[in-house]
Amino acid sequence: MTVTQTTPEATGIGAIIEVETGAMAHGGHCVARHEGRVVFVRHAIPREQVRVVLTEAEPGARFWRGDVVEVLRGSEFRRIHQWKLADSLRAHASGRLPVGGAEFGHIVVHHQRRLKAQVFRDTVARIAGAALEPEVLRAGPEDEPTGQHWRTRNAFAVNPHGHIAMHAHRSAVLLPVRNMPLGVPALDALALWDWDLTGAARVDVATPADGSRPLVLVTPTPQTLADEARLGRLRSRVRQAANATETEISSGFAVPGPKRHSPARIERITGRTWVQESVDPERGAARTFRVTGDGFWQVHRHAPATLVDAVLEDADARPGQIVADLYAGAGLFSAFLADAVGEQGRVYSVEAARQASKDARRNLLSLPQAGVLNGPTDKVLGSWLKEPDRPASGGGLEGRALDTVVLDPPRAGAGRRVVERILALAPGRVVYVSCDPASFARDLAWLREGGYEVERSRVIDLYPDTHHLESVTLLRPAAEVATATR
Ligand SMILES: C[S@@+](CC[C@H](N)C(=O)[O-])C[C@H]1O[C@@H](n2cnc3c(N)ncnc32)[C@H](O)[C@@H]1O
Repeated sequence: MTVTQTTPEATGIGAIIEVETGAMAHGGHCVARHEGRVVFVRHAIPREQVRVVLTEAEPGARFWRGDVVEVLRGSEFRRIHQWKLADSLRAHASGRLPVGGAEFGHIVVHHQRRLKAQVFRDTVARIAGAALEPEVLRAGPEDEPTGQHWRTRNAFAVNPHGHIAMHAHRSAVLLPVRNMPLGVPALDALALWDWDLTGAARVDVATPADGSRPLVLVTPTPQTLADEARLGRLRSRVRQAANATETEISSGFAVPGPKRHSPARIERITGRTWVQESVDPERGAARTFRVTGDGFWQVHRHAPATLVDAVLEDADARPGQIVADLYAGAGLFSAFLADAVGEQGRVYSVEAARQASKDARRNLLSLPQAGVLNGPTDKVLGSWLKEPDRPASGGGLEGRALDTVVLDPPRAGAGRRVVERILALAPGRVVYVSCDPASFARDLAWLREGGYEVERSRVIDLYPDTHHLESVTLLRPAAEVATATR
């Protein structure tokens, strides 16, 4: 991208404008105004005077986007970005765009949390019309004050030279990566930057928080997949690199399915096709989990235990109760909820991804009160409403009412149909775990219209140095919340 000279009337991509930044908005940018138009400014902090290079600037567009390239009056909460590749100031100074994924790295961590709580409050007020005052929690007891070294899951592209790389933000440009400061130290130990991955398109790495054997999953390019000889050479190079590392590591190919969204087939190269994860929450006994391939697992090394504690506290599950764990992945919450309800109770672990449900079955094997239902949430809830007396052996509720619904949907949220079905099932508690305040707020509005009210809400900083946030919110029928808080 070329950066043009500053002029007062400068417009267009690459032009530089000067603005004063307003509030932090959902998405990680500050809202600013330039000649009456809204500009979303990344790498800023509210109430700064900055120069911004425009990165999206269609003349007729309602808003433009830009990155800070110079700070004229900085916030007291600004610090030097600790990852050169993601630092907007150094990136633009050397004529390139910053990589995405650490867009809050220039803000001291305690202020990042304050901004995330403000974004959560503002988003929920704007979309759901609810005034929430969330408690703000750190990801874990020994959080890094730098906001680094927490990611147990990392994904990289591979450039045409066979080196791991990352995309510049909102761009097809690939920048080679020599370190990943947000990754746990075990990621550095793999020295993936030195692997020759010619013929690969992407690498997904799982480095379990308990230090057990990592898994490096390589996705070959379509051209490599179509050529047995090329694929064989890539396989040999991966095997060689995996065997050359000091610690034992697993490796494999992720072979994309025939359709766009069909799951990848995992082909083992060294070790095994899964990782072990250990979770030791304060409110439950330690457990281990198996997660196959690039299956979903909470990314922050402390996230599983911290979320389990929050969910157990809000669900308050008692022996004999019936609990639905929706969007359950490999059964993380289901296992601890099943411990809480005991053998007289029942936990339904509902998950759409087939491999995740297979892992959940294995992870919940010692808990006969936990049943895994593989299928989309709306269908499972629909079948419960249609046939309330179906026996538990057939995935039914046996005519019993649900005491609690825990839901942890992907970024898109649960959606209207799922919310309506939860309302129709009328659980005593709804524990909503969310990684997106906007979709959460939309679903929350429907839950409130349906007669539920928020009893407690928490924002947990599971993604330091990024704008992302997690929230855990307990809802109960409005009349009960009013009584409890009176
Ligand atoms: C944010 S993850 C949560 C997983 C789990 N609660 C955990 O903490 O490990 C969301 C999960 O929802 C699953 N999922 C996505 N759409 C779904 C749907 N329509 N019905 C059921 N599960 C779905 C994904 O496969 C993923 O495992």
